[in-house]
Amino acid sequence: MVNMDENSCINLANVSIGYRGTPILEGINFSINRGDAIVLFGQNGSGKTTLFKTILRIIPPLHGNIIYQNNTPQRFGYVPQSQSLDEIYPFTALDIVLMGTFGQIKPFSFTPAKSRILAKQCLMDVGMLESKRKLFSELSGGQKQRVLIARALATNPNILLLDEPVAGIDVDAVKMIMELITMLHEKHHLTVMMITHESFSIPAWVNKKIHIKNNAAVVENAK
Ligand SMILES: Nc1ncnc2c1ncn2[C@@H]1O[C@H](COP(=O)(O)OP(=O)(O)OP(=O)(O)O)[C@@H](O)[C@H]1O
Repeated sequence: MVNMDENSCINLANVSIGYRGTPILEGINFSINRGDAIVLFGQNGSGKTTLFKTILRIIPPLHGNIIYQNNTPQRFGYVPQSQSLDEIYPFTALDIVLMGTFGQIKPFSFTPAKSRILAKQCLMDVGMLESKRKLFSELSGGQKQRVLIARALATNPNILLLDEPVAGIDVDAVKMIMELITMLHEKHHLTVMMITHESFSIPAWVNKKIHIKNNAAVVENAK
């Protein structure tokens, strides 16, 4: 049974996840509470992204319940793995961040000026405003991550899910991205859940660690 206190946002109770009826992880039980900072560990292919997609309601759970508390409606910001973005299209950094505003625009309508203002504000928040006209494909790994974080911020989230935000980038860029996530968690009060393989870069403010092994998710309270 999961703990459902007044700070709970999302509760997973005996959840199985996977594709086309075949489970990848089973018996998942944990809560995401308001203000949590959660890190998710696990080997390649163990099901971390699948768990994110299930929490984001992109795919349904195969079994069990995910309860989304209504007291604070969840607005998700999702930062996918940067290589998951197709780079054959000539999108600029600003174009990418504007995608984050599309949920607030009616289909087939022009991008309103306020969306452009919001997108530029989000680029400024991540220190990338000066690069707004640069092609996404020509940015460094760390810059791409910052643009993808800006896109997630443009959805006005209260929960940020980041899929390997520091994978494949140099040490200085890792430090910068972690400082940015720290700022979003501590100053902007975003609940944060992130996947990482880099245990050395885990910030001190993380309060929950979830280890995925042997087709199960084991929760460790870090504080
Ligand atoms: N759309 C899909 N349909 C069927 N199987 C999938 C699909 N997406 C992923 N899988 C499979 O589900 C398993 C878990 O994949 P997932 O991407 O969740 O792992 P991961 O832990 O995030 O891996 P990585 O660390 O490499 O990103 C893998 O065996 C993968 O091949």
